[in-house]
Amino acid sequence: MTCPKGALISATNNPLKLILGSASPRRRDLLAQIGVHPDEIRPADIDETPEQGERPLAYVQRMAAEKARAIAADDAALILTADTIVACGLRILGKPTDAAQAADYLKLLGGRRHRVTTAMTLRRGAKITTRSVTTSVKMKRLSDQELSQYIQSKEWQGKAGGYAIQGIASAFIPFISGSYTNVVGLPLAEAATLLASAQYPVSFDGTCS
Ligand SMILES: Cc1cn([C@H]2C[C@H](O)[C@@H](COP(=O)(O)OP(=O)(O)OP(=O)(O)O)O2)c(=O)[nH]c1=O
Repeated sequence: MTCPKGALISATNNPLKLILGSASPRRRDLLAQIGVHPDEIRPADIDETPEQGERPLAYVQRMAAEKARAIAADDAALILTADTIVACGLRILGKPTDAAQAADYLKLLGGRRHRVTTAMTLRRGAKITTRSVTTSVKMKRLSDQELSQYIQSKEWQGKAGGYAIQGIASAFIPFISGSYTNVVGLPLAEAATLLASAQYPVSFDGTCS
């Protein structure tokens, strides 16, 4: 890893094994930002279809917990999983399946506020803890040209709600209230607290792993 000057860091001496149950490079990079380097990356493959009438918060918490349960590991290991959704009223906007759906999502989100919720689950054996964080985000209404250019950029692919705040879409977002890292896929302050509660403290001792 690169060790930023004056950095904080390292949980690598921790005797507990940490498995990140996620295929998201953003989650791995966010954890690295606070010096947490999972021993293994083991993505979970689950059915992400919402249940009939399922509310956004219930859905995202269920997803994070199901991902954690789907990963086989012995009781000595900690498993961290997460799920991020965009919610507009009671509508759940997950990862768009194609460009047309991404465009529909962006038209819906433009000119109003929506919520981005990430649920994180930490599992050790049968013990499961799930925490969720919500950020309020305002997106401006996109012109036809902005919309078509954004769709062409393909940055919407694999992103809940069809946009990535950490990329071009930052030009469309004049306001957020709450955690920024939560929108990108993992709320770091709460992730550090959750890990510490499971005896996996993120230590800020100036060493660099
Ligand atoms: C809203 C938003 C979401 N996202 C991403 C975070 C998540 O990776 C993704 C939502 O999909 P998720 O299903 O939460 O995660 P994933 O499929 O990428 O990875 P895994 O299930 O294996 O953990 O959207 C951004 O990167 N930026 C944003 O601004």
